[in-house]
Amino acid sequence: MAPKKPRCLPSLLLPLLTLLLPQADTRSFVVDRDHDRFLLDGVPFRYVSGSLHYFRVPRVLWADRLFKMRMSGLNTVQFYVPWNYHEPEPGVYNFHGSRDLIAFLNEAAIANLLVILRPGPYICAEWEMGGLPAWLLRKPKIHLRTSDPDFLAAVDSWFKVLLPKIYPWLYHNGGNIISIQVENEYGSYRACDFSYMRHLAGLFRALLGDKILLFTTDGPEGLKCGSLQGLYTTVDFGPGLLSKGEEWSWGTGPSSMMFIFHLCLLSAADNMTKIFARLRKYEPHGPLVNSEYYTGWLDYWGQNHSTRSIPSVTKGLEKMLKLGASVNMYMFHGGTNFGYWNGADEKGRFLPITTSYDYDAPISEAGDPTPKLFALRDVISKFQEIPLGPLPPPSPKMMLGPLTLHLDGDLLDFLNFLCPQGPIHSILPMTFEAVKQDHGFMLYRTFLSYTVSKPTRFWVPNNRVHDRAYVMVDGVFHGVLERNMKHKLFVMGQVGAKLDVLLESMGRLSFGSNSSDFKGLLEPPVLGQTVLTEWLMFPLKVDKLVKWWFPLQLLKKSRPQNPSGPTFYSTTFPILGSSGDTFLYLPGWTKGQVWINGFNLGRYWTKRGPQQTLYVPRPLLYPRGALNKITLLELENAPPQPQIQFLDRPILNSTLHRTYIYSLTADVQSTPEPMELSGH
Ligand SMILES: CCCCNC(=S)N1C[C@H](O)[C@@H](O)[C@@H](O)[C@H]1CO
Repeated sequence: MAPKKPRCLPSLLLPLLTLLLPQADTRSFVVDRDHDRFLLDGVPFRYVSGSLHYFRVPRVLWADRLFKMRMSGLNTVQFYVPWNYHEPEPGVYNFHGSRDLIAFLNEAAIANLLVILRPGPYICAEWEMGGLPAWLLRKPKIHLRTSDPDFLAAVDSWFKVLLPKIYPWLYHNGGNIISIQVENEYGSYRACDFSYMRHLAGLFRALLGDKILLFTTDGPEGLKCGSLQGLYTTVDFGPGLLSKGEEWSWGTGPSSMMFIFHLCLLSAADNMTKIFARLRKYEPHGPLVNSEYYTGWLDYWGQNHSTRSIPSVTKGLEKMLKLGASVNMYMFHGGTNFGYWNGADEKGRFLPITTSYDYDAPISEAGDPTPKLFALRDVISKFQEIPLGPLPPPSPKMMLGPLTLHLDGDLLDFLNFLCPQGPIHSILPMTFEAVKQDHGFMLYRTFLSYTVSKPTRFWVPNNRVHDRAYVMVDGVFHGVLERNMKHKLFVMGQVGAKLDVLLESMGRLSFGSNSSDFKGLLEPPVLGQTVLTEWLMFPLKVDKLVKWWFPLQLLKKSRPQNPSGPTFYSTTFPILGSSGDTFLYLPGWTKGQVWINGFNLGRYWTKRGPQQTLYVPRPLLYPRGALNKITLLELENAPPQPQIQFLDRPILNSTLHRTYIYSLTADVQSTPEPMELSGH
């Protein structure tokens, strides 16, 4: 079944064009090893590609973003397929709405873009668990990304659903997919399990046939374990050609050997030659390919905003195009980690990725062309035709507010709504995975078996809080424990008092994890010297509660003096003037989650930064006076005046002047001195 022709072609043209267009049986995309190039339908071809992740952009905006990419001079779009986005439970699949992969392929075809598809199964991408579904961890001893039979059984079952769906979209079948990546930077993973990679390659061949070009991507230091006979080898690296005055901020800078290796490799003059020479050891013939040329970089909560300068990015691109290389720019449009979808890294400590995936990319998070886009377009125009005509202007932006939110109630007020099936009892606390809670929040409850008459330390051995714990005694907020961070928390209470610990998953490690990233209280907490046992676990369905917002209205309470701890706030508001994209700003709030009209906009962490605003796409808002509903779950402390604003521009690069980040050692014995960082 060939995909339906792009909608935009008038039907009378179809028969004529079909005569002109190469028929499916003559369509081909191959490597010409004799001339170190690709051939598209027998003609020399070089792709200039950009990464855009459909899972980070609302479906209604896909066409806009893809059109801008085409107008930038790209001929190809590259994107991952996150397994966990499409198989929320084993055997349950979702390819609807913003998960409609086929619709996205069709939009790419309409934009006249070829496709490089990267279905994983692991994708990294700063995405929750690197795209692997959390339910895999319900088998706690599973070895992810290896030939572990449990892992391969789940992979096989997923790909037997996914790959037949994309088969008609392969280029030689009449579609626009010219190549498919197997795994992702496998050479950077400790396992180095060749039978796993061979299994994947065999599965892809069995389900996709032998015509489609299959390839691998690795950093220069990962080619040994990442490449495989029969898969075309490609490499990834960023501008990295640091020169004097080159502003390239990685925040406090990564510590992992991999990045230092990258820097060493790229710090001298002609390192691109060295990298490609290294690639030639694995791929002596065929076109040079950089599958991820970084146009910017990712952000972590609590680190400075990352940027990469235009000259460094354009210089590297021009050099590669001069070499005849095919290049994919990662990211060309970053988008947003809505909901709980952000991933995390571990560089000495756990570092969750921010909600914004702006990536300092050529197309901004709000879909606006940036100066970097025009500079890259100029470079591309030196090497190939680019579409005539202007780029669309930045979208209209809207300002609104300040709006005052009213207090709906403590999270504990809604426990029956949030956990209608009631708690699970266990002597020792259970993980999120053990109770089949994949994302978000779980409440752990126990009762004081004796009166604690003086402030007594409450802590979790080995810092096994994954990832943040908000501690209440009889509903009174006592403070936070955080993964890999050392700070002390003291509680008191009468015998029988409720000791509640709300656990928040901040997103599972998407890279560099040498072990599975389970969430929850991974060890029983200790009060003084007493190990606390007998726990009730309440998996919380917060999104369901917010979607059916009436309970929040029914329980609207008068605002206590200074409510603190996990608390719901909300308000409704009309848009009377012209609507537009906007950026939610939460001055004075601490940390929490936001929903607009039931859509989970993502996490905010104003107190920690660097992101201070959340992108609100215009299509999320009801225009012309209809009431919009915004709901906040503030996890720590709201400002005295619970107000929010909508700005007409993002703030992604400022941490408050008083940002406390406790020292990083995990030693919980010593008394920490909070280290005050002067922010921007
Ligand atoms: C700190 C980044 C961890 C390693 N990830 C790297 S190098 N990257 C390569 C990886 O393939 C891609 O998915 C992205 O994750 C990208 C960074 O944006």
